[in-house]
Amino acid sequence: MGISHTQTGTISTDPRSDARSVVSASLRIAGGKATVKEKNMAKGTTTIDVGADGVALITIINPPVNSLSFDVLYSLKESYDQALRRDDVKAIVVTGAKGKFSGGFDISAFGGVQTGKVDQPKPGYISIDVLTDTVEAARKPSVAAIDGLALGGGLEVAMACHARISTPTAQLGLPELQLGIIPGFGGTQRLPRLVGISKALEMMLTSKPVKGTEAHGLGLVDSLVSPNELVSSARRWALDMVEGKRPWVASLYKTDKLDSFGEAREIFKFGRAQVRRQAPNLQHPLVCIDVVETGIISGPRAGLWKEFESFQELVRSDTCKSLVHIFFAQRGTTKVPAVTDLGLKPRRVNKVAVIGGGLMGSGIATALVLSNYPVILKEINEKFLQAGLDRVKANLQSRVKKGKMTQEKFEKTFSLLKGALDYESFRDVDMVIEAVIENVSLKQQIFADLEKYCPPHCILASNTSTIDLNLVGSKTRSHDRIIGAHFFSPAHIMPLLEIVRTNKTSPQVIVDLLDVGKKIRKTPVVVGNCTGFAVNRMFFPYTQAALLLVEHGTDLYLIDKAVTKFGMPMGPFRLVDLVGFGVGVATAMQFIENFPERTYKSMVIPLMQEDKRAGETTRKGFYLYDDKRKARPDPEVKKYIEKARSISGVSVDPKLAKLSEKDIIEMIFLPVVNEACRVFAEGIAVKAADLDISSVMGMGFPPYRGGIMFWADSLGSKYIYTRLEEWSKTFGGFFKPCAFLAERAAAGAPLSAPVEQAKSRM
Ligand SMILES: C[C@H](O)CC(=O)SCCNC(=O)CCNC(=O)[C@H](O)C(C)(C)COP(=O)(O)OP(=O)(O)OC[C@H]1O[C@@H](n2cnc3c(N)ncnc32)[C@H](O)[C@@H]1OP(=O)(O)O
Repeated sequence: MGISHTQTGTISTDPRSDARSVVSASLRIAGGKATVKEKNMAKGTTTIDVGADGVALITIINPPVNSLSFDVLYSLKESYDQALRRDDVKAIVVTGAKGKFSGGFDISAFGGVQTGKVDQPKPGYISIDVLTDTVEAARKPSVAAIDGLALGGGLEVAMACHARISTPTAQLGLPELQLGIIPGFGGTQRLPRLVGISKALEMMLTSKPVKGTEAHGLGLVDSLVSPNELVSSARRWALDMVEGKRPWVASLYKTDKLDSFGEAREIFKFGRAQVRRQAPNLQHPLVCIDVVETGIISGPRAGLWKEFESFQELVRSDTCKSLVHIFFAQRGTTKVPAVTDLGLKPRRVNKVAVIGGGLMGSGIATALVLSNYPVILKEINEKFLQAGLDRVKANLQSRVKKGKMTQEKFEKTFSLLKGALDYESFRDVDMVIEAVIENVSLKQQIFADLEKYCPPHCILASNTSTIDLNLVGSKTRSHDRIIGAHFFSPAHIMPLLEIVRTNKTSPQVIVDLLDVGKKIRKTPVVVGNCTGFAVNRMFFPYTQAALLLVEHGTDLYLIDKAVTKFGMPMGPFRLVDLVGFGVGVATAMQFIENFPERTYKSMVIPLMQEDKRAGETTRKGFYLYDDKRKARPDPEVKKYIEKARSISGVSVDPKLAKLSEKDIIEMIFLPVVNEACRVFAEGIAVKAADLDISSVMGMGFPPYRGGIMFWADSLGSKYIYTRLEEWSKTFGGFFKPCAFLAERAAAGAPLSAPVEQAKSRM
């Protein structure tokens, strides 16, 4: 540890030795008050304010979520050193500015840690020197005053304090595992000692926070108070500790919540089995269990060291890099150049109309009422309308059954929905989402009617998954307010919303829909107008490649197995069964029409359809289904494949009949990468990261591989190009690498680098 003098002459212990050139948070003491002053663009800080009661209030300040950057952490240590040194300080309260305790360690610093570009403190400095040996071991008590959120490192700071006071609605959790790491500031040791091993493992392995009220019941929080009483209650609590009226607890050494060794062993065994079953490709959940176990067996200090070493290793893993990429990519989807940077404010959407009460329309209506939007559901007759209303009711009731909604809330939510058979009630709606069948002339008629009945500001959205929006709006003069709102089925559950803009859609309308998307808790991705938009364009080669392989001799069940092992929720054949052959064929027709040069025409599905196989709904598709929807392979399918082969004149290729899992994955996913490159090059997606999110949330691509483009870059453009080129020579145009891929490969450039002069369609 280096010792240096700050510019004001205060002695500070600096763990970074010479690393102070980046920032210096120096302490200025003025009349009993001390503030930490930022210099040289410090990334956040803490302030310390000593009151007449002898309580030092340390406030974490780093908007928007008070994340713990290294600057904040060093400043926290300096504030603590000051509070512990000063005679007028008896106790300490730690809190976060503007109603947020802390969102945890600064995730944007991970990149610097991974590349070694950031000077890191000496090993164990934050978790042992600062939180354990300074905060927890202090001779003055600390109380954490928690509002808003205490996540990851934020909760770890709070757990190092001797008590925690929280608001009932604050969110407390250790969500590090969702980033491919484990808690690194003592969380793996303190949480089990505060809430018990089982609950602590559950909280870490699921990454789900608990609310203040639950945290109180668990013993993670000592008292609940309203936000305006928070700091005063925490001060009083801290002084009570000084006077011996309240227990002064060091969480690290608590044992009353710990199970016996025998019981603990069982919990770890159960946890490991669950992780292996649910996340077979991930190592870090198992590492988390190992670290907790070390603390239980060898004591918490040994646990802290093991935590530190494991954290350092995991933070550099591909899984962590991929998940951190997904974290920022997800937040980046709402930053659309020349749209969200124009200073436009979203207009208030008070009332929405949904046209069509089928599966999609009712799902969309459900998502809207769940976020308190009054909705009109329009159908063409009483029977269909009732069926649509019933579907929404069933969606909501299923939440009641699962304990996610009270009966009272159900009634209130359902009352937001009104049925309609004509457009009279559309005169005061702010947004319409059309969700009828994929029929161009029907949609054209609907949009012409909407123009007549809806107010001129009303957003006119279509949920079409493939049809060109210019065509949909061709009988109107409202092109600037026509937009695509492509939901994924089931619409009230799936997280992605593809927002499709034409070259005439106004930025204001896009901003409005982005806002609605956020309010209904979707991740919106703004894409350009084309057949299939981003997600379906990427999905198409996925099933096509699978059919090509099967016709050339690869075992279909082996394909599904390899793809599931890779991390997709299901293989391409199980997916086609789920979606239904009817929908699959209709979508395929759109692609054959628009991209004939790269469509692989297989007869397997049409032949199966002739035999009344249509997928899961008929209990027969590529699999056979029992009453519980459990799928089992069907040897009969072979005969359709053989027939399809003879029709198309394809013969079994001995190499493809014996493909390794690695080759299966590449032959299925490299064509998807190829299509993603086209979508990117055409400007349909503005950023490669948007395709990563689209693939993760729309296709189920494993987030721990970072999304389709991020994963592709881990293989390299040259490698992908060479493989596709080689296959295209044998199997034709379906595999032919696109010009963008060829260019990137020739330049040795990553696929996700921005397209400078992309011919934007937007
Ligand atoms: C050593 C330690 O154990 C390691 C750690 O602590 S790792 C970090 C653990 N913490 C987390 O995983 C929490 C991550 N953050 C979240 O889950 C959510 O952002 C949240 C619940 C805090 C807030 O959600 P919400 O209100 O919807 O806002 P959201 O859009 O997500 O975030 C707001 C901004 O804060 C940023 N942000 C959130 N948490 C951050 C963090 N921990 N570090 C850096 N930036 C963060 C987001 O990137 C976003 O930035 P932008 O406005 O430039 O896009």
